[in-house]
Amino acid sequence: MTEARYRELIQTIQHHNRLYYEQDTPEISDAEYDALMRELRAAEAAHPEWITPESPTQKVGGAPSSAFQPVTHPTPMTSLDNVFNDEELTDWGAKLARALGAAPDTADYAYTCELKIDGLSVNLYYVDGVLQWAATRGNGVVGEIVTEQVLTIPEIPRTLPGLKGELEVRGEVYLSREEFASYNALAEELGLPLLKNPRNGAAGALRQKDPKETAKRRLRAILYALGKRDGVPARTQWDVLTWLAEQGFPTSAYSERVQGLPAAAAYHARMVADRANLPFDADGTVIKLDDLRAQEDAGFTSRAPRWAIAYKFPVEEVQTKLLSITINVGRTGKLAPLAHLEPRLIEGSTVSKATLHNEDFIRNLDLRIGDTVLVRKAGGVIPEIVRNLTELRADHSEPFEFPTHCPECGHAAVRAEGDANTYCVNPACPAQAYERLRYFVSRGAMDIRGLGEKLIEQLLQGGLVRDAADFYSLTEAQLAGLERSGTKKAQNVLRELEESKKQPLWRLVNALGMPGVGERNAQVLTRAFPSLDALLAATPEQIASIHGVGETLAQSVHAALHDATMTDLLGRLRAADLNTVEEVDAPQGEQLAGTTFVITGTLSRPRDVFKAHLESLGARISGSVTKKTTYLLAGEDAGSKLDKARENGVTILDEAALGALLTERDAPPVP
Ligand SMILES: NC(=O)c1ccc[n+]([C@@H]2O[C@H](COP(=O)([O-])OP(=O)(O)OC[C@H]3O[C@@H](n4cnc5c(N)ncnc54)[C@H](O)[C@@H]3O)[C@@H](O)[C@H]2O)c1
Ligand SMILES: [Zn+2]
Repeated sequence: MTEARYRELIQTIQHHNRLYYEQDTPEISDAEYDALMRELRAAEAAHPEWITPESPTQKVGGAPSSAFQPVTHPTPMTSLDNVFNDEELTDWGAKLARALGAAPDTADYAYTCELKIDGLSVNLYYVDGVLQWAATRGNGVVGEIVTEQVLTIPEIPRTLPGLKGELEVRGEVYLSREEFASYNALAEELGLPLLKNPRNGAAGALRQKDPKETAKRRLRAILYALGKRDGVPARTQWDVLTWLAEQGFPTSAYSERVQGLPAAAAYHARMVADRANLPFDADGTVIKLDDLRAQEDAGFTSRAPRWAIAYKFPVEEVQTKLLSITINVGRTGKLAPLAHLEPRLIEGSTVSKATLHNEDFIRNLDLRIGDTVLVRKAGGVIPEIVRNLTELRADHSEPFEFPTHCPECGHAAVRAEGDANTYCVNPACPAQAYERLRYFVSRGAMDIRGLGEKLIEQLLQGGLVRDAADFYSLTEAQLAGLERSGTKKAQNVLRELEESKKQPLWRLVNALGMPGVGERNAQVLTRAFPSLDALLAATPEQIASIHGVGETLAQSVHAALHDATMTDLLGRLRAADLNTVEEVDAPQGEQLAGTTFVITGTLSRPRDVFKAHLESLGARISGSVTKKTTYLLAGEDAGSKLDKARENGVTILDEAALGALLTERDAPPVP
């Protein structure tokens, strides 16, 4: 490499650093970024005289944004160096041994092995046990204050009783894969920009100026390190993790202590195999020398500790060919483009299709039939095209023309301003009618099993139904007269239809198929408005004031409910005598339904007060901590139950954290 190319490489990487760290809008994948960094490192190894302090190998992160108040970390926050295979791990171990003055082949240290959670690092600063601020890593020296945003995570303790002096607790703020998927499902339906990956989602949410916006994203945190640690009785990293859990910080259930690097490599291999099942995105494991005194001896380079290493997971970005693009028409009329790919094996399963979301997605990647693309699994599961390798493109390709008409009915398709989605707006579109009817009878909606796909098709083709209300005026003769039918089958279907009239209101609300309203949001809506009349009378503002419902969803629900076709449909469903009232005897307080609490230690009021309140909200109270325990409510001087909770990966709450949890679940505070 020439020096000129070296300088150019630095500029390229700086450009991507700005996009990634400061604007949360990366342009290239992490694997591609890592490849650039490796090239830079190799150049610097060959020409140490070129290295300048501006080189990305010498620095951490990006510049803190002026939108937030800056703060200097009491001790700097560093990054981590990477290895990519066992051989490089062994080399790292040998370097570490030399730094500690030992012969590499005699060195046999204990290591703590952890998952490298793909989120955003934060520093929580406590003085005398009281949280002063929480900040992002920033450039490692100066971070951005995001205290209120971090405190939307109910598990973070605001106070640590009995602690004196300065304490810095470090860890990762992240978005769970579940939360990521449900956010994107809604965004997709509403034609809003999708989150690229959970890390991106977490960064965007944490760096919202308005903490109320942050709260909507349900961030989580896992803490794994200390900076300043006055009065913390820890001699090893393992002690640090145990102590953090005892203090009530959420910690990872996947950490282990091992003896020797081969055992650390084995831990890594196990995590690689288990990757798809993790509740959050992780991009590798972190192997840390366990002994804190030895850590100090090993010290730091300008950007990373010598005593820890990130062992990256192999990124399975696979090259394949785009064979064709088809357009499906959904129940809302959305034209959903789907890529058909030459089948490839990725992380254990064959991938031959990937969603292309909308017109802009295709245009931004400039996808053309025959292109070679890079595919990987987003959030560990959903196949996704990450890049179009246009340099490999054949000469004669043509840009993909997004259809201007519905491929199913030929009606003009419309794309509204500010919406990435294109819709077939023909109210009589047969493809939409079919999808809507299928959705109406589906399990999470009215759950009418006798009305299968084939039957719906027959009914539509025979002109016997056009919308869901028509189901309820079908006669035995009509049903029995269909091909492959008969009296018995007809009676069955009619009985199931009759039964379905008694379904709870939330099922009906879900069955209407409004954009952005699935099972969960239907329940949220009918809990707030327990009858169809109440829901119809609600203004967009009233709907938006429900906890967990954003303005966009509220507007869209309101518009969908008052559209002329919907008004007609609802009128005829009412006439067919469907239940439009949420059952009054529904369990009072179900905000904590499905959770199991264990209460321990000394609380501010008698334990029974907490017990009665939690039970009234639907929680189960149990005497001992097991894997099935959801939360441990821990007061002062909590004993062995804390250890047990930590062992089982149970979330530990103090009273303040319980308060935050109740607020988050829309439940009244402890009386
Ligand atoms: N796509 C792009 O354009 C682009 C640009 C810049 C950086 N990146 C990506 O960002 C990463 C480099 O960024 P970096 O400097 O933050 O380093 P890093 O994210 O690779 O590693 C350091 C970070 O790991 C985190 N971490 C997670 N779990 C941890 C644990 N258990 N113990 C210790 N630390 C833990 C900490 O936040 C720490 O700051 C790379 O993955 C790179 O691919 C991508
Ligand atoms: Zn159509």
